[in-house]
Amino acid sequence: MSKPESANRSRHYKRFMLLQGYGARLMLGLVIMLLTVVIQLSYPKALAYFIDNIKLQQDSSWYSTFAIVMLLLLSVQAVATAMRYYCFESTGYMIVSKVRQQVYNAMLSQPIGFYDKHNVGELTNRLSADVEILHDTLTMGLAISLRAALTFVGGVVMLLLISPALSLMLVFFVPLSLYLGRWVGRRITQRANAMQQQQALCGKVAHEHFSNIRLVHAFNQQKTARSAYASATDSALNVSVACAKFFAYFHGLTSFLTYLTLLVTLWFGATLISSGSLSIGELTSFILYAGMVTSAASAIGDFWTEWMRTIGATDRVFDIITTATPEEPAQQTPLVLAGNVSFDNVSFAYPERSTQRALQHISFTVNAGEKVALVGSSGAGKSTIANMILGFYMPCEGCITFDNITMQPSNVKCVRDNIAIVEQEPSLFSGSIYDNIAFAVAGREVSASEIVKAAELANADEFIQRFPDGYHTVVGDRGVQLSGGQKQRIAIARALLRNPRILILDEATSALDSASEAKVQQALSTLMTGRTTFIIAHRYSTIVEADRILVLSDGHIVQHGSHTELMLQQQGLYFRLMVNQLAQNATAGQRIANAV
Ligand SMILES: Nc1ncnc2c1ncn2[C@@H]1O[C@H](COP(=O)(O)OP(=O)(O)OP(=O)(O)O)[C@@H](O)[C@H]1O
Repeated sequence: MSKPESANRSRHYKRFMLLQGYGARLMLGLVIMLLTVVIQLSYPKALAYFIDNIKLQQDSSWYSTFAIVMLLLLSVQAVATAMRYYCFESTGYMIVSKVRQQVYNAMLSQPIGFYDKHNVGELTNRLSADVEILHDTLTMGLAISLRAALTFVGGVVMLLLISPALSLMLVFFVPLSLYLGRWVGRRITQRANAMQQQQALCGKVAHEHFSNIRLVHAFNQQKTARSAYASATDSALNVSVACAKFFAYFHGLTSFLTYLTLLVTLWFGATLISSGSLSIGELTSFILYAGMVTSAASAIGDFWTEWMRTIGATDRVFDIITTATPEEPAQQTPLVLAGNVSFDNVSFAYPERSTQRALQHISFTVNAGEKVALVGSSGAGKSTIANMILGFYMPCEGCITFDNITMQPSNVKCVRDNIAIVEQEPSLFSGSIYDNIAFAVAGREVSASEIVKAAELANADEFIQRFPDGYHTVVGDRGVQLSGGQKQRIAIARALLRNPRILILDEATSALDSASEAKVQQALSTLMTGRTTFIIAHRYSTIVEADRILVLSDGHIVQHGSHTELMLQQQGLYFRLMVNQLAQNATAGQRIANAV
Protein backbone atom coordinates (compact mmCIF):
# COMPACT_ATOMS: atom_id res chain seq x y z
CA MET A 1 0.00 0.00 0.00
CA SER A 2 1.39 3.45 -0.92
CA LYS A 3 1.94 6.04 1.84
CA PRO A 4 -0.82 8.49 0.89
CA GLU A 5 -3.25 5.59 0.54
CA SER A 6 -2.48 4.28 4.03
CA ALA A 7 -2.67 7.82 5.45
CA ASN A 8 -6.07 8.18 3.82
CA ARG A 9 -7.21 4.90 5.34
CA SER A 10 -6.14 6.04 8.76
CA ARG A 11 -8.15 9.25 8.29
CA HIS A 12 -11.29 7.17 7.69
CA TYR A 13 -10.39 4.82 10.51
CA LYS A 14 -9.95 7.67 13.01
CA ARG A 15 -13.45 8.97 12.33
CA PHE A 16 -15.00 5.51 12.60
CA MET A 17 -13.20 4.96 15.91
CA LEU A 18 -15.35 7.75 17.34
CA LEU A 19 -18.28 5.33 17.20
CA GLN A 20 -16.57 3.23 19.87
CA GLY A 21 -18.59 3.06 23.06
CA TYR A 22 -21.94 3.52 21.31
CA GLY A 23 -22.18 -0.06 20.01
CA ALA A 24 -25.44 -0.98 21.79
CA ARG A 25 -27.32 2.11 20.58
CA LEU A 26 -26.04 1.77 17.07
CA MET A 27 -26.82 -1.96 17.02
CA LEU A 28 -30.40 -1.26 18.11
CA GLY A 29 -30.63 1.41 15.41
CA LEU A 30 -29.30 -1.03 12.82
CA VAL A 31 -31.76 -3.78 13.74
CA ILE A 32 -34.65 -1.31 13.55
CA MET A 33 -33.27 -0.03 10.27
CA LEU A 34 -33.24 -3.56 8.87
CA LEU A 35 -36.92 -3.86 9.79
CA THR A 36 -37.79 -0.60 8.02
CA VAL A 37 -35.87 -1.66 4.92
CA VAL A 38 -37.71 -4.99 4.79
CA ILE A 39 -41.05 -3.17 5.10
CA GLN A 40 -40.03 -0.65 2.48
CA LEU A 41 -39.00 -3.42 0.10
CA SER A 42 -42.30 -5.21 0.61
CA TYR A 43 -44.46 -2.26 -0.61
CA PRO A 44 -43.87 -2.53 -4.37
CA LYS A 45 -44.34 -6.31 -4.22
CA ALA A 46 -47.61 -5.85 -2.30
CA LEU A 47 -48.71 -3.18 -4.76
CA ALA A 48 -48.00 -5.46 -7.74
CA TYR A 49 -49.98 -8.22 -6.05
CA PHE A 50 -52.84 -5.76 -5.42
CA ILE A 51 -52.89 -4.38 -9.00
CA ASP A 52 -52.77 -7.81 -10.62
CA ASN A 53 -55.62 -9.08 -8.37
CA ILE A 54 -58.03 -6.15 -8.65
CA LYS A 55 -60.08 -7.78 -11.37
CA LEU A 56 -59.80 -11.35 -10.03
CA GLN A 57 -61.08 -10.58 -6.51
CA GLN A 58 -64.80 -9.95 -6.50
CA ASP A 59 -65.15 -9.90 -2.70
CA SER A 60 -64.81 -6.26 -1.53
CA SER A 61 -63.73 -7.38 1.97
CA TRP A 62 -60.43 -8.52 0.34
CA TYR A 63 -59.65 -4.87 -0.46
CA SER A 64 -60.36 -3.86 3.15
CA THR A 65 -58.20 -6.67 4.53
CA PHE A 66 -55.41 -5.62 2.18
CA ALA A 67 -55.75 -1.99 3.26
CA ILE A 68 -55.68 -2.95 6.98
CA VAL A 69 -52.56 -5.09 6.53
CA MET A 70 -50.88 -2.21 4.68
CA LEU A 71 -51.96 0.23 7.40
CA LEU A 72 -50.44 -2.03 10.05
CA LEU A 73 -47.22 -2.22 8.08
CA LEU A 74 -47.21 1.57 7.72
CA SER A 75 -47.71 2.02 11.47
CA VAL A 76 -44.89 -0.39 12.30
CA GLN A 77 -42.69 1.46 9.85
CA ALA A 78 -43.57 4.84 11.34
CA VAL A 79 -42.68 3.71 14.87
CA ALA A 80 -39.51 1.99 13.67
CA THR A 81 -38.47 5.10 11.70
CA ALA A 82 -38.91 7.29 14.78
CA MET A 83 -36.86 4.87 16.91
CA ARG A 84 -34.16 4.60 14.27
CA TYR A 85 -33.97 8.35 13.92
CA TYR A 86 -33.67 8.80 17.68
CA CYS A 87 -30.95 6.15 18.02
CA PHE A 88 -28.71 7.63 15.34
CA GLU A 89 -29.44 11.30 15.91
CA SER A 90 -28.86 11.13 19.68
CA THR A 91 -25.65 9.12 19.17
CA GLY A 92 -24.50 11.84 16.76
CA TYR A 93 -24.99 14.50 19.43
CA MET A 94 -23.17 12.36 21.99
CA ILE A 95 -20.21 11.94 19.65
CA VAL A 96 -20.07 15.67 18.93
CA SER A 97 -20.13 16.41 22.64
CA LYS A 98 -17.36 13.84 23.27
CA VAL A 99 -15.17 15.17 20.44
CA ARG A 100 -15.75 18.74 21.58
CA GLN A 101 -14.50 17.81 25.04
CA GLN A 102 -11.53 15.97 23.54
CA VAL A 103 -10.59 18.96 21.39
CA TYR A 104 -11.09 21.37 24.27
CA ASN A 105 -8.92 19.25 26.56
CA ALA A 106 -6.34 18.87 23.82
CA MET A 107 -6.28 22.65 23.36
CA LEU A 108 -5.90 23.20 27.10
CA SER A 109 -3.02 20.78 27.33
CA GLN A 110 -1.14 22.35 24.42
CA PRO A 111 2.01 24.22 25.40
CA ILE A 112 1.68 28.02 25.56
CA GLY A 113 3.66 28.22 22.29
CA PHE A 114 0.61 26.73 20.55
CA TYR A 115 -1.34 29.91 21.39
CA ASP A 116 1.45 32.07 19.95
CA LYS A 117 0.69 30.34 16.66
CA HIS A 118 -3.10 29.98 16.72
CA ASN A 119 -5.73 32.63 17.06
CA VAL A 120 -8.36 32.10 19.77
CA GLY A 121 -11.25 33.01 17.42
CA GLU A 122 -10.07 30.41 14.92
CA LEU A 123 -9.77 27.79 17.66
CA THR A 124 -13.27 28.39 19.01
CA ASN A 125 -14.59 28.09 15.49
CA ARG A 126 -12.92 24.71 15.17
CA LEU A 127 -14.51 23.71 18.42
CA SER A 128 -18.02 24.59 17.22
CA ALA A 129 -18.39 24.40 13.43
CA ASP A 130 -15.74 21.80 12.54
CA VAL A 131 -16.87 19.39 15.21
CA GLU A 132 -20.57 19.86 14.42
CA ILE A 133 -20.06 18.52 10.92
CA LEU A 134 -19.29 15.09 12.42
CA HIS A 135 -22.85 14.93 13.67
CA ASP A 136 -24.28 15.19 10.17
CA THR A 137 -22.22 12.44 8.64
CA LEU A 138 -20.89 10.11 11.26
CA THR A 139 -24.21 8.83 12.54
CA MET A 140 -27.17 10.10 10.50
CA GLY A 141 -25.24 10.14 7.24
CA LEU A 142 -23.78 6.74 7.94
CA ALA A 143 -27.21 5.39 8.91
CA ILE A 144 -28.81 6.81 5.78
CA SER A 145 -26.14 5.35 3.56
CA LEU A 146 -26.32 1.97 5.31
CA ARG A 147 -30.05 1.99 4.79
CA ALA A 148 -29.44 2.94 1.18
CA ALA A 149 -26.96 0.07 0.80
CA LEU A 150 -29.46 -2.43 2.24
CA THR A 151 -32.25 -1.03 0.08
CA PHE A 152 -29.93 -1.21 -2.89
CA VAL A 153 -29.07 -4.88 -2.34
CA GLY A 154 -32.68 -5.86 -1.51
CA GLY A 155 -33.98 -3.83 -4.47
CA VAL A 156 -31.56 -5.46 -6.92
CA VAL A 157 -32.63 -8.93 -5.70
CA MET A 158 -36.30 -8.00 -6.21
CA LEU A 159 -35.57 -6.56 -9.67
CA LEU A 160 -33.82 -9.76 -10.70
CA LEU A 161 -36.72 -11.82 -9.37
CA ILE A 162 -39.28 -9.75 -11.30
CA SER A 163 -37.45 -9.52 -14.61
CA PRO A 164 -33.80 -10.38 -15.24
CA ALA A 165 -34.05 -8.92 -18.77
CA LEU A 166 -35.33 -5.57 -17.53
CA SER A 167 -32.73 -5.60 -14.77
CA LEU A 168 -29.95 -5.72 -17.35
CA MET A 169 -31.03 -2.23 -18.38
CA LEU A 170 -30.02 -0.94 -15.00
CA VAL A 171 -26.60 -2.55 -15.02
CA PHE A 172 -25.28 0.34 -17.06
CA PHE A 173 -26.80 3.21 -15.04
CA VAL A 174 -26.30 2.23 -11.40
CA PRO A 175 -22.50 1.70 -11.47
CA LEU A 176 -22.24 5.02 -13.34
CA SER A 177 -24.01 6.83 -10.46
CA LEU A 178 -21.77 5.12 -7.94
CA TYR A 179 -18.61 5.98 -9.83
CA LEU A 180 -19.74 9.57 -10.18
CA GLY A 181 -20.31 9.83 -6.42
CA ARG A 182 -16.80 8.61 -5.68
CA TRP A 183 -15.18 10.85 -8.25
CA VAL A 184 -16.94 13.93 -6.90
CA GLY A 185 -16.21 12.93 -3.29
CA ARG A 186 -12.48 13.09 -3.85
CA ARG A 187 -12.65 16.55 -5.34
CA ILE A 188 -14.98 17.86 -2.71
CA THR A 189 -12.54 17.17 0.15
CA GLN A 190 -10.20 19.96 -0.93
CA ARG A 191 -13.05 22.39 -1.44
CA ALA A 192 -14.48 21.56 1.99
CA ASN A 193 -11.11 22.15 3.59
CA ALA A 194 -10.86 25.56 1.98
CA MET A 195 -14.43 26.37 3.06
CA GLN A 196 -13.75 25.51 6.71
CA GLN A 197 -10.52 27.49 6.65
CA GLN A 198 -12.27 30.58 5.35
CA GLN A 199 -14.99 30.23 7.98
CA ALA A 200 -12.38 29.90 10.71
CA LEU A 201 -10.84 33.10 9.38
CA CYS A 202 -14.18 34.90 9.77
CA GLY A 203 -14.29 33.68 13.40
CA LYS A 204 -10.76 34.98 13.93
CA VAL A 205 -11.55 38.45 12.57
CA ALA A 206 -14.76 38.71 14.64
CA HIS A 207 -13.03 37.51 17.79
CA GLU A 208 -10.22 40.00 17.41
CA HIS A 209 -12.56 42.95 17.03
CA PHE A 210 -14.97 41.92 19.76
CA SER A 211 -12.21 41.20 22.25
CA ASN A 212 -10.79 44.67 21.56
CA ILE A 213 -14.18 46.35 21.23
CA ARG A 214 -13.27 49.31 23.42
CA LEU A 215 -10.27 50.08 21.30
CA VAL A 216 -12.34 49.77 18.13
CA HIS A 217 -14.87 52.30 19.48
CA ALA A 218 -12.28 54.60 21.02
CA PHE A 219 -10.43 54.89 17.70
CA ASN A 220 -13.71 55.01 15.73
CA GLN A 221 -12.60 51.97 13.80
CA GLN A 222 -16.03 50.36 13.38
CA LYS A 223 -15.78 50.94 9.64
CA THR A 224 -12.39 49.19 9.45
CA ALA A 225 -13.76 46.33 11.57
CA ARG A 226 -16.83 46.06 9.34
CA SER A 227 -14.79 45.99 6.17
CA ALA A 228 -12.30 43.46 7.59
CA TYR A 229 -15.20 41.17 8.49
CA ALA A 230 -16.94 41.79 5.17
CA SER A 231 -13.76 40.92 3.32
CA ALA A 232 -13.37 37.70 5.36
CA THR A 233 -17.02 36.71 4.84
CA ASP A 234 -16.77 37.58 1.12
CA SER A 235 -13.79 35.27 0.73
CA ALA A 236 -15.67 32.56 2.63
CA LEU A 237 -18.69 33.18 0.43
CA ASN A 238 -16.66 32.90 -2.76
CA VAL A 239 -15.22 29.56 -1.69
CA SER A 240 -18.66 28.31 -0.56
CA VAL A 241 -20.31 29.43 -3.80
CA ALA A 242 -17.62 27.69 -5.85
CA CYS A 243 -18.26 24.57 -3.82
CA ALA A 244 -22.05 24.94 -4.28
CA LYS A 245 -21.51 25.23 -8.06
CA PHE A 246 -19.62 21.98 -8.05
CA PHE A 247 -22.38 20.33 -5.99
CA ALA A 248 -25.00 21.75 -8.33
CA TYR A 249 -23.41 20.15 -11.41
CA PHE A 250 -23.15 16.90 -9.58
CA HIS A 251 -26.77 16.93 -8.39
CA GLY A 252 -28.03 17.94 -11.82
CA LEU A 253 -26.18 15.08 -13.45
CA THR A 254 -27.30 12.44 -10.93
CA SER A 255 -30.91 13.61 -11.15
CA PHE A 256 -30.74 13.37 -14.96
CA LEU A 257 -29.33 9.85 -14.70
CA THR A 258 -32.12 8.80 -12.30
CA TYR A 259 -34.92 9.96 -14.58
CA LEU A 260 -33.23 8.62 -17.67
CA THR A 261 -33.08 5.20 -16.01
CA LEU A 262 -36.82 5.32 -15.24
CA LEU A 263 -37.67 6.40 -18.75
CA VAL A 264 -35.68 3.59 -20.34
CA THR A 265 -37.19 1.06 -17.92
CA LEU A 266 -40.71 2.19 -18.73
CA TRP A 267 -40.07 1.96 -22.43
CA PHE A 268 -38.52 -1.54 -22.30
CA GLY A 269 -41.11 -2.74 -19.71
CA ALA A 270 -43.95 -1.73 -22.00
CA THR A 271 -42.48 -3.87 -24.78
CA LEU A 272 -42.22 -6.84 -22.38
CA ILE A 273 -45.91 -6.39 -21.35
CA SER A 274 -46.90 -6.36 -25.02
CA SER A 275 -45.06 -9.65 -25.53
CA GLY A 276 -46.86 -11.12 -22.48
CA SER A 277 -43.70 -11.81 -20.44
CA LEU A 278 -44.55 -9.19 -17.74
CA SER A 279 -47.75 -8.10 -15.98
CA ILE A 280 -48.77 -4.46 -15.36
CA GLY A 281 -48.43 -5.02 -11.59
CA GLU A 282 -44.92 -6.40 -12.09
CA LEU A 283 -43.85 -3.43 -14.23
CA THR A 284 -45.27 -1.05 -11.59
CA SER A 285 -43.35 -2.80 -8.83
CA PHE A 286 -40.24 -2.97 -11.05
CA ILE A 287 -40.36 0.79 -11.60
CA LEU A 288 -40.78 1.35 -7.88
CA TYR A 289 -37.84 -0.97 -7.11
CA ALA A 290 -35.78 0.69 -9.84
CA GLY A 291 -36.56 4.06 -8.26
CA MET A 292 -35.51 2.70 -4.87
CA VAL A 293 -32.30 1.24 -6.24
CA THR A 294 -31.24 4.37 -8.15
CA SER A 295 -32.07 6.74 -5.32
CA ALA A 296 -30.25 4.38 -2.93
CA ALA A 297 -27.22 4.48 -5.25
CA SER A 298 -27.29 8.26 -5.38
CA ALA A 299 -27.76 8.41 -1.57
CA ILE A 300 -24.59 6.33 -1.27
CA GLY A 301 -22.88 8.77 -3.66
CA ASP A 302 -24.20 11.73 -1.62
CA PHE A 303 -22.93 10.18 1.54
CA TRP A 304 -19.52 9.67 0.00
CA THR A 305 -19.26 13.35 -0.95
CA GLU A 306 -20.49 14.40 2.50
CA TRP A 307 -18.08 12.00 4.13
CA MET A 308 -15.14 13.38 2.18
CA ARG A 309 -16.27 16.89 3.16
CA THR A 310 -16.27 15.79 6.79
CA ILE A 311 -12.82 14.26 6.48
CA GLY A 312 -11.47 17.49 4.99
CA ALA A 313 -13.17 19.69 7.57
CA THR A 314 -12.18 17.61 10.59
CA ASP A 315 -8.54 17.04 9.67
CA ARG A 316 -7.52 20.07 11.73
CA VAL A 317 -9.62 18.95 14.68
CA PHE A 318 -7.82 15.61 14.67
CA ASP A 319 -4.49 17.38 14.27
CA ILE A 320 -5.19 19.27 17.48
CA ILE A 321 -6.20 16.09 19.30
CA THR A 322 -3.20 14.09 18.12
CA THR A 323 -0.60 16.82 18.60
CA ALA A 324 -1.66 17.63 22.17
CA THR A 325 1.37 16.93 24.31
CA PRO A 326 0.35 16.19 27.85
CA GLU A 327 2.39 18.40 30.14
CA GLU A 328 2.49 15.92 32.96
CA PRO A 329 2.12 12.19 33.42
CA ALA A 330 -1.10 10.93 34.97
CA GLN A 331 0.38 10.26 38.42
CA GLN A 332 2.05 13.15 40.15
CA THR A 333 3.31 13.44 43.67
CA PRO A 334 2.83 16.94 45.04
CA LEU A 335 5.97 19.02 45.22
CA VAL A 336 6.34 21.28 48.22
CA LEU A 337 9.05 23.78 47.43
CA ALA A 338 10.96 26.02 49.82
CA GLY A 339 11.23 28.62 47.04
CA ASN A 340 14.88 28.50 45.83
CA VAL A 341 15.07 29.26 42.12
CA SER A 342 18.08 28.99 39.92
CA PHE A 343 18.74 29.63 36.22
CA ASP A 344 21.84 27.88 34.94
CA ASN A 345 23.11 29.22 31.62
CA VAL A 346 19.58 29.46 30.21
CA SER A 347 19.16 30.49 26.59
CA PHE A 348 15.81 30.65 24.90
CA ALA A 349 14.17 31.63 21.61
CA TYR A 350 10.39 31.72 21.16
CA PRO A 351 9.25 28.93 18.81
CA GLU A 352 7.70 31.46 16.46
CA ARG A 353 10.95 33.42 16.27
CA SER A 354 13.46 30.63 16.58
CA THR A 355 16.41 32.50 15.10
CA GLN A 356 16.26 35.36 17.61
CA ARG A 357 17.15 34.57 21.20
CA ALA A 358 15.02 36.35 23.80
CA LEU A 359 17.33 35.13 26.60
CA GLN A 360 21.02 34.38 26.33
CA HIS A 361 23.15 32.55 28.88
CA ILE A 362 21.10 33.68 31.86
CA SER A 363 22.44 32.47 35.21
CA PHE A 364 21.29 33.51 38.68
CA THR A 365 20.26 31.96 41.97
CA VAL A 366 17.50 33.31 44.16
CA ASN A 367 17.16 32.03 47.71
CA ALA A 368 13.81 31.20 49.29
CA GLY A 369 12.09 34.36 50.53
CA GLU A 370 14.26 36.74 48.50
CA LYS A 371 12.68 39.65 46.64
CA VAL A 372 14.20 40.15 43.20
CA ALA A 373 13.42 42.99 40.82
CA LEU A 374 13.81 42.40 37.09
CA VAL A 375 14.74 45.70 35.50
CA GLY A 376 15.53 46.65 31.94
CA SER A 377 14.27 48.51 28.94
CA SER A 378 11.30 47.30 26.91
CA GLY A 379 11.93 43.98 25.14
CA ALA A 380 14.94 43.17 27.33
CA GLY A 381 13.49 39.80 28.38
CA LYS A 382 11.85 40.44 31.80
CA SER A 383 8.50 38.81 30.92
CA THR A 384 10.35 36.00 29.20
CA ILE A 385 12.10 35.15 32.49
CA ALA A 386 8.68 35.11 34.19
CA ASN A 387 7.34 32.86 31.40
CA MET A 388 10.24 30.47 31.90
CA ILE A 389 9.74 30.33 35.69
CA LEU A 390 6.10 29.41 35.06
CA GLY A 391 7.24 26.67 32.68
CA PHE A 392 5.31 28.15 29.74
CA TYR A 393 8.38 27.39 27.64
CA MET A 394 11.36 25.10 28.20
CA PRO A 395 14.91 26.46 27.79
CA CYS A 396 16.66 25.78 24.48
CA GLU A 397 19.90 25.52 26.47
CA GLY A 398 20.71 25.30 30.18
CA CYS A 399 18.29 24.43 32.94
CA ILE A 400 16.01 25.97 35.56
CA THR A 401 15.95 24.39 39.00
CA PHE A 402 13.60 24.77 41.94
CA ASP A 403 15.16 23.58 45.24
CA ASN A 404 17.66 21.66 43.05
CA ILE A 405 14.84 19.95 41.11
CA THR A 406 15.23 20.57 37.39
CA MET A 407 12.07 21.75 35.72
CA GLN A 408 10.95 19.48 32.91
CA PRO A 409 7.69 19.10 30.99
CA SER A 410 6.91 16.17 33.28
CA ASN A 411 7.02 18.13 36.56
CA VAL A 412 5.97 21.55 35.37
CA LYS A 413 2.48 21.24 36.85
CA CYS A 414 3.86 20.30 40.28
CA VAL A 415 6.24 23.26 40.15
CA ARG A 416 3.38 25.60 39.19
CA ASP A 417 1.42 24.47 42.24
CA ASN A 418 3.96 26.51 44.20
CA ILE A 419 3.71 29.65 42.09
CA ALA A 420 1.22 32.50 41.81
CA ILE A 421 1.20 35.40 39.42
CA VAL A 422 -0.28 38.87 39.62
CA GLU A 423 -0.31 40.31 36.13
CA GLN A 424 0.09 43.87 35.01
CA GLU A 425 -3.46 43.83 33.65
CA PRO A 426 -5.09 41.15 35.85
CA SER A 427 -7.10 38.52 33.98
CA LEU A 428 -10.53 38.00 35.47
CA PHE A 429 -13.31 35.66 34.39
CA SER A 430 -16.80 36.98 33.77
CA GLY A 431 -18.23 35.27 36.90
CA SER A 432 -18.50 36.59 40.45
CA ILE A 433 -15.75 38.09 42.61
CA TYR A 434 -16.03 35.00 44.80
CA ASP A 435 -15.40 32.65 41.86
CA ASN A 436 -12.53 34.79 40.63
CA ILE A 437 -10.73 34.58 43.97
CA ALA A 438 -11.54 30.88 44.42
CA PHE A 439 -10.04 30.19 40.97
CA ALA A 440 -6.62 30.14 42.68
CA VAL A 441 -7.41 26.81 44.30
CA ALA A 442 -9.98 25.41 41.89
CA GLY A 443 -8.84 21.86 42.63
CA ARG A 444 -9.98 21.91 46.29
CA GLU A 445 -12.99 22.93 48.36
CA VAL A 446 -12.59 26.43 49.62
CA SER A 447 -14.59 28.02 52.44
CA ALA A 448 -16.20 31.46 52.34
CA SER A 449 -14.11 32.53 55.33
CA GLU A 450 -10.89 31.72 53.44
CA ILE A 451 -12.04 33.88 50.53
CA VAL A 452 -12.98 36.77 52.83
CA LYS A 453 -9.67 36.49 54.69
CA ALA A 454 -7.71 36.63 51.44
CA ALA A 455 -9.78 39.62 50.31
CA GLU A 456 -9.21 41.38 53.66
CA LEU A 457 -5.45 40.87 53.41
CA ALA A 458 -5.58 42.20 49.86
CA ASN A 459 -7.45 45.35 50.96
CA ALA A 460 -10.31 44.24 48.74
CA ASP A 461 -12.93 43.31 51.34
CA GLU A 462 -14.06 46.88 52.03
CA PHE A 463 -14.91 47.69 48.39
CA ILE A 464 -16.42 44.25 47.78
CA GLN A 465 -18.73 44.65 50.80
CA ARG A 466 -19.93 47.96 49.42
CA PHE A 467 -21.30 46.29 46.25
CA PRO A 468 -25.00 45.33 46.65
CA ASP A 469 -24.20 41.70 45.82
CA GLY A 470 -20.96 41.64 47.82
CA TYR A 471 -18.76 38.69 46.92
CA HIS A 472 -21.38 37.52 44.41
CA THR A 473 -21.04 40.65 42.30
CA VAL A 474 -20.52 39.69 38.69
CA VAL A 475 -17.41 41.43 37.33
CA GLY A 476 -18.31 41.39 33.62
CA ASP A 477 -16.27 40.19 30.71
CA ARG A 478 -12.59 40.22 31.81
CA GLY A 479 -13.55 42.30 34.87
CA VAL A 480 -14.86 45.23 32.85
CA GLN A 481 -17.18 46.35 35.67
CA LEU A 482 -14.26 46.98 38.06
CA SER A 483 -11.66 49.71 38.28
CA GLY A 484 -7.97 48.95 37.62
CA GLY A 485 -7.11 49.11 41.33
CA GLN A 486 -10.04 46.85 42.25
CA LYS A 487 -9.04 44.29 39.65
CA GLN A 488 -5.51 44.28 41.00
CA ARG A 489 -6.63 43.76 44.58
CA ILE A 490 -8.82 40.83 43.49
CA ALA A 491 -5.83 39.37 41.67
CA ILE A 492 -3.77 39.83 44.86
CA ALA A 493 -6.48 38.14 46.94
CA ARG A 494 -6.45 35.27 44.45
CA ALA A 495 -2.68 34.94 44.79
CA LEU A 496 -2.91 35.11 48.61
CA LEU A 497 -5.47 32.31 48.67
CA ARG A 498 -3.07 30.15 46.67
CA ASN A 499 -0.43 30.75 49.34
CA PRO A 500 2.46 30.22 46.93
CA ARG A 501 6.15 29.82 47.76
CA ILE A 502 7.12 31.72 44.64
CA LEU A 503 5.43 34.86 43.44
CA ILE A 504 5.64 36.65 40.12
CA LEU A 505 4.47 40.24 40.06
CA ASP A 506 4.18 42.15 36.85
CA GLU A 507 3.91 45.62 38.23
CA ALA A 508 1.13 47.73 36.78
CA THR A 509 2.49 50.59 34.71
CA SER A 510 -0.77 52.50 34.59
CA ALA A 511 -0.88 55.03 37.39
CA LEU A 512 -3.56 54.39 39.99
CA ASP A 513 -4.79 57.29 42.11
CA SER A 514 -2.64 57.68 45.20
CA ALA A 515 -5.26 56.22 47.58
CA SER A 516 -5.71 53.14 45.39
CA GLU A 517 -2.00 52.78 44.83
CA ALA A 518 -1.34 52.88 48.57
CA LYS A 519 -3.91 50.12 49.12
CA VAL A 520 -2.54 48.01 46.29
CA GLN A 521 1.03 48.49 47.56
CA GLN A 522 0.00 47.53 51.08
CA ALA A 523 -1.74 44.41 49.71
CA LEU A 524 1.34 43.53 47.68
CA SER A 525 3.62 43.89 50.72
CA THR A 526 1.38 41.46 52.62
CA LEU A 527 1.46 39.09 49.66
CA MET A 528 5.26 39.21 49.28
CA THR A 529 6.05 38.60 52.93
CA GLY A 530 8.10 35.43 53.32
CA ARG A 531 7.82 34.40 49.66
CA THR A 532 10.38 34.29 46.88
CA THR A 533 9.25 37.17 44.70
CA PHE A 534 10.16 38.15 41.16
CA ILE A 535 8.93 41.63 40.33
CA ILE A 536 8.92 42.92 36.81
CA ALA A 537 9.49 46.34 38.29
CA HIS A 538 8.68 49.67 36.77
CA ARG A 539 8.44 51.94 39.82
CA TYR A 540 11.43 53.39 41.56
CA SER A 541 9.92 52.69 45.00
CA THR A 542 9.54 48.97 44.24
CA ILE A 543 12.97 48.64 42.73
CA VAL A 544 14.82 50.19 45.65
CA GLU A 545 13.03 47.92 48.12
CA ALA A 546 14.08 44.70 46.34
CA ASP A 547 16.76 42.58 48.01
CA ARG A 548 18.42 42.13 44.65
CA ILE A 549 18.09 43.61 41.19
CA LEU A 550 18.77 41.82 37.92
CA VAL A 551 19.36 44.28 35.11
CA LEU A 552 18.55 42.93 31.67
CA SER A 553 19.49 44.18 28.27
CA ASP A 554 18.80 42.44 25.00
CA GLY A 555 18.29 39.05 26.66
CA HIS A 556 21.45 39.22 28.83
CA ILE A 557 21.90 39.96 32.53
CA VAL A 558 24.22 42.94 32.33
CA GLN A 559 24.26 43.84 36.02
CA HIS A 560 23.04 42.48 39.34
CA GLY A 561 23.19 43.58 42.94
CA SER A 562 21.36 45.77 45.43
CA HIS A 563 20.16 49.24 44.53
CA THR A 564 23.03 50.87 46.43
CA GLU A 565 25.63 48.64 44.78
CA LEU A 566 24.27 49.27 41.31
CA MET A 567 23.97 53.02 41.78
CA LEU A 568 27.70 53.10 42.50
CA GLN A 569 28.39 51.79 38.97
CA GLN A 570 27.77 55.04 37.20
CA GLN A 571 28.72 53.69 33.78
CA GLY A 572 26.15 50.92 34.11
CA LEU A 573 22.72 50.60 32.51
CA TYR A 574 20.99 50.59 35.90
CA PHE A 575 22.36 53.99 36.82
CA ARG A 576 21.17 55.39 33.47
CA LEU A 577 17.71 53.84 33.84
CA MET A 578 17.35 55.25 37.37
CA VAL A 579 18.56 58.69 36.39
CA ASN A 580 16.07 58.68 33.52
CA GLN A 581 13.25 57.65 35.80
CA LEU A 582 14.10 60.18 38.46
CA ALA A 583 14.38 62.87 35.79
CA GLN A 584 10.94 61.94 34.48
CA ASN A 585 9.50 62.02 38.00
CA ALA A 586 11.12 65.39 38.64
CA THR A 587 9.75 66.81 35.37
CA ALA A 588 6.28 65.54 36.20
CA GLY A 589 6.59 66.99 39.73
CA GLN A 590 7.73 70.31 38.31
CA ARG A 591 4.77 70.42 35.90
CA ILE A 592 2.36 69.76 38.76
CA ALA A 593 4.01 72.44 40.90
CA ASN A 594 3.85 74.95 38.03
CA ALA A 595 0.20 74.17 37.43
CA VAL A 596 -0.58 74.75 41.11
N1 LIG B 1 5.33 35.03 22.28
C1 LIG B 1 6.40 35.56 21.69
N2 LIG B 1 6.81 35.10 20.49
C2 LIG B 1 7.91 35.62 19.89
N3 LIG B 1 8.69 36.58 20.42
C3 LIG B 1 8.33 37.09 21.62
C4 LIG B 1 7.16 36.62 22.31
N4 LIG B 1 7.04 37.30 23.47
C5 LIG B 1 8.07 38.16 23.49
N5 LIG B 1 8.86 38.04 22.41
C6 LIG B 1 10.10 38.77 22.08
O1 LIG B 1 11.04 38.44 23.09
C7 LIG B 1 11.81 39.56 23.46
C8 LIG B 1 11.71 39.79 24.99
O2 LIG B 1 10.37 40.14 25.26
P1 LIG B 1 9.82 40.32 26.74
O3 LIG B 1 8.35 40.35 26.67
O4 LIG B 1 10.45 39.33 27.64
O5 LIG B 1 10.39 41.78 27.08
P2 LIG B 1 10.15 42.66 28.40
O6 LIG B 1 11.50 42.97 28.95
O7 LIG B 1 9.20 41.99 29.32
O8 LIG B 1 9.50 43.95 27.76
P3 LIG B 1 8.36 44.93 28.34
O9 LIG B 1 8.95 45.68 29.48
O10 LIG B 1 8.11 45.82 27.17
O11 LIG B 1 7.20 44.09 28.68
C9 LIG B 1 11.28 40.73 22.64
O12 LIG B 1 12.14 40.90 21.56
C10 LIG B 1 9.93 40.27 22.18
O13 LIG B 1 9.61 40.80 20.92
